[in-house]
Amino acid sequence: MARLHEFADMAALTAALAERVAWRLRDDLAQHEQVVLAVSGGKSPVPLFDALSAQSLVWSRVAVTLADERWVPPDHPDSNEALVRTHLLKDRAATALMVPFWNGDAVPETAAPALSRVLDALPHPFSEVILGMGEDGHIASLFPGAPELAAGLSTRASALAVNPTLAPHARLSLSLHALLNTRDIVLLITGEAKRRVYERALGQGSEEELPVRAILRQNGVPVSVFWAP
Ligand SMILES: O=C1O[C@H](COP(=O)(O)O)[C@@H](O)[C@H](O)[C@H]1O
Repeated sequence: MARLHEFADMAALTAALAERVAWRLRDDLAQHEQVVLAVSGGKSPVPLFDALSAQSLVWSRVAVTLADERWVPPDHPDSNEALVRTHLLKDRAATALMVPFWNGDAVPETAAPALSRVLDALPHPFSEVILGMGEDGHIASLFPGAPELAAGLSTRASALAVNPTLAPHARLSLSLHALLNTRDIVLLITGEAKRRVYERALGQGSEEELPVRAILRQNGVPVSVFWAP
């Protein structure tokens, strides 16, 4: 069951969420030599990344990886890796280890098995997975209508290639199985349109229609929904 945290604005949400993620990382660092934070790309997490990078913790023992990547090189404006390097791996967090998805292959299909092996070698469960959500209900790059969605929801492999029918770029995404191999999930959503999608996802319907349901309906990992208008 997901717990909803509502905020008056993005500034309040960002401050509270940065404190919370930093607390979780510190708590896990007290017990583990290395901890893993998996983050989404897109526009929503930018203020959070900026705030998180100012948090004091032993960032050199934090591995930062992605929930998904658009299959573009890191110098492309749509690269999630570039977003993380620019907004999160700076300031106090500059010493964190980036575990990127992009390897230069022409298509993500050939990169997925090697990335799965890299991800599987990281400490599990991850400390935190921070997800965004599209207005179509996608999480990571598990898109409704994508030919690979059923596999993404069922495979035991950690990463898979996805070719969304409507969104730009081929993708490499964590599978649902990998997204749930974590101690905690945050779903960060902003605006009225995404709030309506979230409310709809709580009702009846399939995970194929709104993939976000796959994390909202499971009971194994706590999910906190952070929302601001
Ligand atoms: O394409 C993507 O979209 C989602 C949502 O992005 P936003 O810009 O609406 O916040 C994001 O979570 C995902 O990582 C990204 O690849």
